[in-house]
Amino acid sequence: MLSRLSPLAQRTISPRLLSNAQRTLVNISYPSPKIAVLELDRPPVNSLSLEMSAKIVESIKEIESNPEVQAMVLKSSNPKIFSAGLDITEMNRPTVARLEDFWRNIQTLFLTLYSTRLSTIASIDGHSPAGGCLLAMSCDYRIMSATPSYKIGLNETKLGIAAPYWLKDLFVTTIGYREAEVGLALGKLYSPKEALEIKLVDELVDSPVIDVALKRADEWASIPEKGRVASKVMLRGAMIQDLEEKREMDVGWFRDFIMEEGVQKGIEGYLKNLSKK
Ligand SMILES: CC/C=C\CC/C=C/CC(=O)SCCNC(=O)CCNC(=O)[C@H](O)C(C)(C)COP(=O)(O)OP(=O)(O)OC[C@H]1O[C@@H](n2cnc3c(N)ncnc32)[C@H](O)[C@@H]1OP(=O)(O)O
Repeated sequence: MLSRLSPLAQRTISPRLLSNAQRTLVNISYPSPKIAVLELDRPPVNSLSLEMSAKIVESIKEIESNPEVQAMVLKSSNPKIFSAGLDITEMNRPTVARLEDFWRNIQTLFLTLYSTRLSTIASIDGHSPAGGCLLAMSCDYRIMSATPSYKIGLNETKLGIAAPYWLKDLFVTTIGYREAEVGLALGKLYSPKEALEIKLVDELVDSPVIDVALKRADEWASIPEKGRVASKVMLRGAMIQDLEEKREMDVGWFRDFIMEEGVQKGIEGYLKNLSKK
């Protein structure tokens, strides 16, 4: 994997990211024959790089390939961050080829997680902004820690960017048009209590969230697969087909938006502020 980095990237990359290059990025375990746990494990914040999203997709496919498995819990190895969303460094002065590839992988991640035959339970024990919220919303059921300082939502506008149209659609489908309109415009990050009120999450629990997530996975896994999957396809099929048809148009929109000089300056400033904290 390292050999694919440019010489400049190899010189400037932090030792922590270098060690990430050797990590598995996700861990899979099977607490019972019908249930898998997919743990995100990309320190420091589980951000979604090209390699991370590809790895999650590969892992979901691996889990799906066992016909006995009916439910998958998505969790984080980080005790206070579910996922910090897209890896912002992927959008900071990228090459066009890498940026387009990155976005195709993010699309595939959404399509794979949103359409899997598995029942998917998000165990959100920590912050879940932007792409983290996308991961959670792509699951069938969301359980979040009640810890008041945690935040979830789509904060893209705060970075000077916009959510893609399909993420906007997912947000509208999940929380309704008016709440989505305000939430997207303001780049609003909700507390767990607020997230429950608008049904962005289904349940709040005191940590550890995983214990309840495993119980819910058991319940979902007990529903006969054929009918459960048929109803999932009925509800999600149209959105999946729409993006399948518009993938390259969406890649072009993303590339043109991100490569704009003003947007690049905004991303640079956002990254600097994050590192200064
Ligand atoms: C046309 C446009 C189309 C599509 C738009 C694309 C859609 C984008 C959606 C996204 O997902 S954009 C990413 C949005 N994510 C965020 O804004 C989250 C930013 N991060 C945070 O708010 C915080 O890091 C945190 C609340 C998640 C955790 O806080 P804390 O525990 O205090 O950690 P640090 O802030 O100190 O972060 C540690 C370390 O990690 C780096 N980092 C954080 N988030 C990201 C990220 N998303 N991508 C890359 N790197 C990130 C941060 O800079 C720190 O790095 P150091 O080197 O300074 O240690």
